[in-house]
Amino acid sequence: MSLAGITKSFGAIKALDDVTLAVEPGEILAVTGPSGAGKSTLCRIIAGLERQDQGVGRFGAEEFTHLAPGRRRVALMFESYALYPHMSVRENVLSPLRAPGGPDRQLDHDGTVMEMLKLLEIDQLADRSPSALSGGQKQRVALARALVQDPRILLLDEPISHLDAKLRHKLRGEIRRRLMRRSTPSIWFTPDGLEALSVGDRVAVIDEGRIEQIGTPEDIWLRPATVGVARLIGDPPMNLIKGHVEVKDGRFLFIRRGMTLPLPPHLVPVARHKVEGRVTLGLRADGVSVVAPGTEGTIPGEIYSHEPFGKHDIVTFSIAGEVRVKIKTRDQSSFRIGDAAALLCPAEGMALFDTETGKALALP
Ligand SMILES: Nc1ncnc2c1ncn2[C@@H]1O[C@H](COP(=O)(O)OP(=O)(O)OP(=O)(O)O)[C@@H](O)[C@H]1O
Repeated sequence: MSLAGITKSFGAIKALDDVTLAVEPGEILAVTGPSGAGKSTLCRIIAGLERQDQGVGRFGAEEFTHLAPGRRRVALMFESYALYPHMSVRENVLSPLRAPGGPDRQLDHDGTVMEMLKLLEIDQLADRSPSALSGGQKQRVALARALVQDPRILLLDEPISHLDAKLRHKLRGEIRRRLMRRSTPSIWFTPDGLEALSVGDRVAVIDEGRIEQIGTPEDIWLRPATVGVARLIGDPPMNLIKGHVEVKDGRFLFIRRGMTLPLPPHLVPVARHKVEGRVTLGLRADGVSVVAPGTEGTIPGEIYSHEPFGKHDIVTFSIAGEVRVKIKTRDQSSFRIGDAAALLCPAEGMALFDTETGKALALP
């Protein structure tokens, strides 16, 4: 399935701006972005519930964006469930299999449906009506109904966002396993950047209607294309610090008040074109660590706050009283607020952006 130049406005709001992407057979593309980024609008346009102002969608060479929703063979699982209130859970899940134009109507699909209800841990609710279900249970029925179909594309709009953490964790892996065993392409829409990295073969990051980056989870994590992508992905997200580049004694340095950091070799070629220009340094929270004050090659500062989480700690480090850097650490030492300390920044997990454009620095 491919989209080319999809644009959509609601009055003065440009919900989608020239969106172009492709999903391969059997591939899961995760689309993530903040609230209002345009995810639902994109999903609704592919499903035919909304009409684009410009652009086309195709299955292979065949255009589908002029077809009525019922003729597209798109399976859509909504965030808002859209279950038939007069049908039981079992009948809701069966409904697309029995619909005209669906798979063989003579077959008994009960086995398939019950297997899916078991997987989603709602088999005991098979005979209930949707009005007697909790929000999370309704979400699982809607998910079951999408997963039993054999569509040309499967669209999952925030499929697990209303479930508790344990079930979310279980289903992420289970659904991914199911989707990977089919040749249907799928798009999984979620505002949760880390969920997108964990479920997508590739991830598209969308912001203000524009695709900011499409890449493998590794690309998105290690090489965010924009400040917007860096801000969205990570828990806590990448630290972003404004400053400039200077060259001293042949060394390339990132400089701001209270902070001088030699740039690692992989950033020197791009920094060369930005000397004295305004840049934003990105530091991954789990790349940096807190060490004893005075350690060579570190940045001095103090402990600003400390949140113990059990499995790891989040330490906020203050530089010159004005920059706060979040650090995710497994270091068990006691961090006392106000203590002098130093920040060690290894080359990995460091990125440089152009402050004006917000784009990652690249070779000209
Ligand atoms: N029917 C509509 N009428 C007017 N504006 C709309 C309509 N639908 C969406 N918008 C606007 O278009 C933009 C994109 O909305 P959309 O619902 O696609 O975002 P989203 O990424 O799905 O957000 P969320 O994660 O909060 O669901 C927003 O600014 C929204 O207010």
